[in-house]
Amino acid sequence: MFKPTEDFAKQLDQNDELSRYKDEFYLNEGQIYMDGNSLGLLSKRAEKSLLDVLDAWKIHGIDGWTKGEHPWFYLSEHLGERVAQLVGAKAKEVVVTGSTTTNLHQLVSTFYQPEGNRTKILADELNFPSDIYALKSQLKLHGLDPNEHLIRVKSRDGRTLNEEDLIEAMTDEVALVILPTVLYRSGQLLNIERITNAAHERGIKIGWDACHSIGAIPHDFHDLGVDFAYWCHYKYVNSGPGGVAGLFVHEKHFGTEPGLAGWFGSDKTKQFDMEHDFTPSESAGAFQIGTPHLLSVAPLIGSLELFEEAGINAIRQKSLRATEYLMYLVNEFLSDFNFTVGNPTDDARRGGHVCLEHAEAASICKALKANGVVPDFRAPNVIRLAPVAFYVSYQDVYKTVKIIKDIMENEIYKQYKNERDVIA
Ligand SMILES: Cc1ncc(COP(=O)(O)O)c(C=O)c1O
Ligand SMILES: Nc1c(O)cccc1C(=O)C[C@H](N)C(=O)O
Repeated sequence: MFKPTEDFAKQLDQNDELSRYKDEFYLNEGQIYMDGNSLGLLSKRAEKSLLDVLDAWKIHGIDGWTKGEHPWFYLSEHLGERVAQLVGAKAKEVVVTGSTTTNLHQLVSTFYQPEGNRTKILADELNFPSDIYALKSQLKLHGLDPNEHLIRVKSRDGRTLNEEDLIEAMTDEVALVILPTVLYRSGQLLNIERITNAAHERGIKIGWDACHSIGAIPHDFHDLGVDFAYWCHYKYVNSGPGGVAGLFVHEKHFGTEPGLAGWFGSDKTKQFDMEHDFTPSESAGAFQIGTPHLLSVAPLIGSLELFEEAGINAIRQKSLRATEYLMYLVNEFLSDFNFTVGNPTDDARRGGHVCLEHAEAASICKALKANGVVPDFRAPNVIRLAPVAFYVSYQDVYKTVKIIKDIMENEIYKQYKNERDVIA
């Protein structure tokens, strides 16, 4: 169904309804940006909303909390209502707050309630390190030894998780399951419905790290009865470096007292009564802690417009097609060069990026950057390539694979050390 020609790539672009969004983003002339799974690009709308919030500060000073186009006092909740559409939640189940890791701390502080034999937290050995650090420290705060109480389900192939293994590990000693929706290295998308149901059938609460799926893949957290979820907005949602994160708490848990209380979790009508008895909001808003980082929230106001216009389902369809096309071209052009596609190839199990494995991955990534393509490297052998629906065209995908071919054929990668730089 695909053809290995640049003309065919052009044809795909002509038929791509989302191609018009590329102009909305700041891209360096001649550069192909395949790293939106780590840090999404700045859009003109996000830039405008950031400048609007700065203006509100300039014009209103303290009154910016309640005046202006986006009164700051309500902004985290208002944006939560908008983000809710990306994760399949009710308006009050989402709030924009914190960072991925601090939200995980908040949610585990709240929903991890070891009792009797049920003291263990179930995670996996492939999750992002920050989540594991957070879980270990939460166990320690409960006086429990992480070596005993944190179960990290092993991967059979070093890339992916087997759902049977995850379910089998859900014993009656497990109090809480924490898993990523999409694995950050291999891009495997877990079966959220199956795993959530399995946890609930065994009386276990479950929380999902949606960093690598939000903005790329639609979710239905409310209907699936997911207990909680948390994510960042700086990857596929393009809210900027350090952009404020988000969390989902199912309405069935409204009224549960936050493990880490702070005054921005108050019922908004009570917050400025300044009482020492905390009255938490009857919404996900209860899980906020302190004053929102407004300038790091602001880009999200504009960025979300693009998702509202394009629709998350259309974004997922394009992303699936672009990753499929990328895998097709890898097969067509790179079969002589010892690459392995490390992500699941099935549409239902594939996230937003392609995971190309190669023994020389770090040097290939450096050569790619020097030749106009921004990938990212994850040790020891992964090149991640994310053809983000909004700003990567099919021609970009085609050119990327041709550039890799050139790097391999002419051994350009040998000019670079096969070790990571500071970040990738
Ligand atoms: C899956 C996952 N969880 C957690 C984090 C850490 O997030 P933060 O630094 O925003 O707390 C990241 C990325 O940095 C991630 O990819
Ligand atoms: N959060 C990051 C940062 O502060 C600096 C550099 C990269 C990141 C990332 O998000 C990395 C990303 N979570 C990953 O999947 O590798």
